[in-house]
Amino acid sequence: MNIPETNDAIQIKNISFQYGNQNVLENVSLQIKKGSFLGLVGPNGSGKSTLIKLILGLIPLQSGEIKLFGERVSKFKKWERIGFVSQKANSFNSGFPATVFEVVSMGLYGKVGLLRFLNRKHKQLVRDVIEQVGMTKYMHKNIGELSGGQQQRVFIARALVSEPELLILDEPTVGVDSASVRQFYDMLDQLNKEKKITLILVTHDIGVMTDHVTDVACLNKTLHFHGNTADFEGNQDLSSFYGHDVHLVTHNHGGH
Ligand SMILES: Nc1ncnc2c1ncn2[C@@H]1O[C@H](COP(=O)(O)OP(=O)(O)OP(=O)(O)O)[C@@H](O)[C@H]1O
Repeated sequence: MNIPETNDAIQIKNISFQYGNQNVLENVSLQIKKGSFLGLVGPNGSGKSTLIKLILGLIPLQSGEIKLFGERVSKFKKWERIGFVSQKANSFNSGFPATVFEVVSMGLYGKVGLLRFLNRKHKQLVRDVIEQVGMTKYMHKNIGELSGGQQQRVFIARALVSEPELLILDEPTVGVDSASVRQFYDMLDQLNKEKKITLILVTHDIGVMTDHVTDVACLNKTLHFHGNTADFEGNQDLSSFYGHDVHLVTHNHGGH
């Protein structure tokens, strides 16, 4: 039976979640429209990663409901429609002996051993996504020789190769220098506007983010705000709380 598609990529209804007896999410509801570019912001420990894990079906729901493209997450099977790039992708073992082309190809099969079965169409697809992230020049370089920002682009290409409609990025710019961060956002804009990929970006980097995203969601256990970027920026209390808090957190991370 075909399930009717909705205009929402994700529907989250009344989600609450606890680790032990610690409430991490309280009654969170959020709809993410197809084609939007959502910035998900919140201080450390505010539940952002937990929410992403619930969306990806990595941890089971305790209460409430999540639908992906109209289908409940527990029943959802078409995971190739969703790409995920985590912050952890940044700390790639620099000795790992695989080229950019090979790492991106893994997004097709998940197994290096299957690389030799790539047909002409697959190889072209791999080259296309490498071009989309601006890494053509580095196609045959070892991943370990690249900067953090370049590696992150490669991981995005790996997520793109299964042609997802939704891409979730968890703090992708941590450890990336500010010039590369700008280019990184330009690339995301392109994926969103030209390729029509719905994007969810979890970030502490609220300054640059608001120049690019279409919508903002502020999470601090409960959802404090969800709306378009102009409304977020127009709300002084909100943008200074999240902006300020996020700033402090960044400093803590830097060990100041
Ligand atoms: N596996 C776990 N077991 C127990 N507690 C956890 C677990 N994962 C996260 N927590 C706790 O749940 C709370 C929310 O964590 P979560 O990682 O979702 O927040 P976050 O907003 O992503 O934080 P950060 O910005 O620091 O990554 C935190 O207090 C964290 O310590």
